Amino acid sequence: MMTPLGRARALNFQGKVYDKFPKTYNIYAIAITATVSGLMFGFDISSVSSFVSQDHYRNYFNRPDSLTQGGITASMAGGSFLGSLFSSDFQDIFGRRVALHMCSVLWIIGAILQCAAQNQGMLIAGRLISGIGVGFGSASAPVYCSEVAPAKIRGMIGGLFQFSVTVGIMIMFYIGYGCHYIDGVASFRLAWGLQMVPGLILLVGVFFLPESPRWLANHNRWEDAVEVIANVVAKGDRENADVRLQLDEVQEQLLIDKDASDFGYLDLFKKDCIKRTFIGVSAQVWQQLCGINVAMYYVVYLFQMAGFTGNVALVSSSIQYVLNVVMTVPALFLMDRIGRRPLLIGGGIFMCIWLFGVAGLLGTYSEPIENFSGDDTVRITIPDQHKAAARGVIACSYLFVCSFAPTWGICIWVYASEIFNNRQRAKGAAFAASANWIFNFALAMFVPSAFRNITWKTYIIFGVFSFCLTIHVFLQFPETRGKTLEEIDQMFKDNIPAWRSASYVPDMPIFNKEKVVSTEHAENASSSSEKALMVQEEESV
Ligand SMILES: OC[C@H]1O[C@](O)(CO)[C@@H](O)[C@@H]1O
Repeated sequence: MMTPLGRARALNFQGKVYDKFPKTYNIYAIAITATVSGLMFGFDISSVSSFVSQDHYRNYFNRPDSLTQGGITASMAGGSFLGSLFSSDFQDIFGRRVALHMCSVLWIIGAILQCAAQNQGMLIAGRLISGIGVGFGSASAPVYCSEVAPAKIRGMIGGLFQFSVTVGIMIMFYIGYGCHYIDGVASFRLAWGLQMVPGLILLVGVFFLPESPRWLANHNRWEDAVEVIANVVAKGDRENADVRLQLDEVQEQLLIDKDASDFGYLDLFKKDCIKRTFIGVSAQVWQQLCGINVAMYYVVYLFQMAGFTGNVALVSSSIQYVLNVVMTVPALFLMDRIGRRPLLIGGGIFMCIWLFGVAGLLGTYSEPIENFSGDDTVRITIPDQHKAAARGVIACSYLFVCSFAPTWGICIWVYASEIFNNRQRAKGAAFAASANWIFNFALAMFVPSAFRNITWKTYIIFGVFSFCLTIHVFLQFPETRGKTLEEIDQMFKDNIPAWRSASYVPDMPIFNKEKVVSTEHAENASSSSEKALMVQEEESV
């Protein structure tokens, strides 16, 4: 008997309804429209940050205790985890544009529920649905952009996604900040209602986007694939050399897709792959365990612990979001110049220093808050006579974000993908990306409880994690900069110690063909995602 997935495949969906709309072939217009879903990813990170300490919000939602607040915040990441699991097969069957539409529709439904939320349950449901939408978007937009973009600018277009995530975090925080001046429940209702705007932009914009050439080719529409590539790369000139090159790549990719179709998730744990799986998954897990989302979700609590409340806490918190955006830009250029290992090790050392700085200052100068109410998350504060220490906490927290953004922020998405070979990549990168979401969820959920129970010592935990990740990178993460994907593959087979990998040159020269498509794979990584998982599930049913 055919599974629902098998039946959906058998439909051979062609998405002809999109053909009725005029198309833009300007790659920047295409990339900006598609990465609106990155903005949503960012919105979902900071959409409650500015309200967690506000009375209107807290009173209306029954003064959520630390665990409940964790659940409210984490519900989006949980939804995104689910969305990214389902989106991969969905986008293969129905196309990247339908997946982006799914993202916008779910996002809008979730925003309506949040805006109208009457209680905690409705708020959590709204955030979960929006999160599922973001899961669809985060898994399909980077794939789509890298499949449409000309090879020359694919790296930059790929990085645009994480950049738009950071911009989204910043914009949403400021929307929340602006709205907190409104007296009454309209403050959070307006902020969450405004979330619909990017959803609507994406909903309309997607009709004017061309389909991904790789998807078209996979659906026996080679002529249409040629037309899209020719229009995007060379204003319709099918004989242009870059167009021919990109068509060759699509053809090569079709072969890779076919070759990888029998590679199951369990294969990731076989002898020839398990080391890469371990490195890829730990890279993504460390990216969360360093504590970046403690800063992104709950910076306001930290500022309260440092003794800043109300407007001052909000304004000071917002600066970290600006720094996150600004410091993401150098990452786009540094990765290929400096290399992955120095960036990850350097980032780890600095993050560790700043986290211990926060813990040390809070531990030394803070005092317990007397008369806190039972549901309060913040239980310590630095008194006014130690303002310099309080400023030190803020400085360390800013520097922590500045250390993360150009290192672990972008680098890890590329790295967790390029360490796998062609056959392993879709499933390996997808599995690693889902580890990122699930740890994002766990941190969002439990950090408020940690603040409440062990206060400043929470930062010791993240400081220790940052120390461990630095050692782990030094001992086990090989350098991939400037190597073709085949050389990276050979490097793993030769079992080269990570600390000697930067100068590794394979004994036999390796034909450099794959280099052309390497960036594409790297960027696809997080996203070409869970195709495999669904196939695997289907097989096991
Ligand atoms: O820029 C910070 C943001 O980047 C991510 O780590 C994804 O790469 C998010 O989890 C985090 O909120």
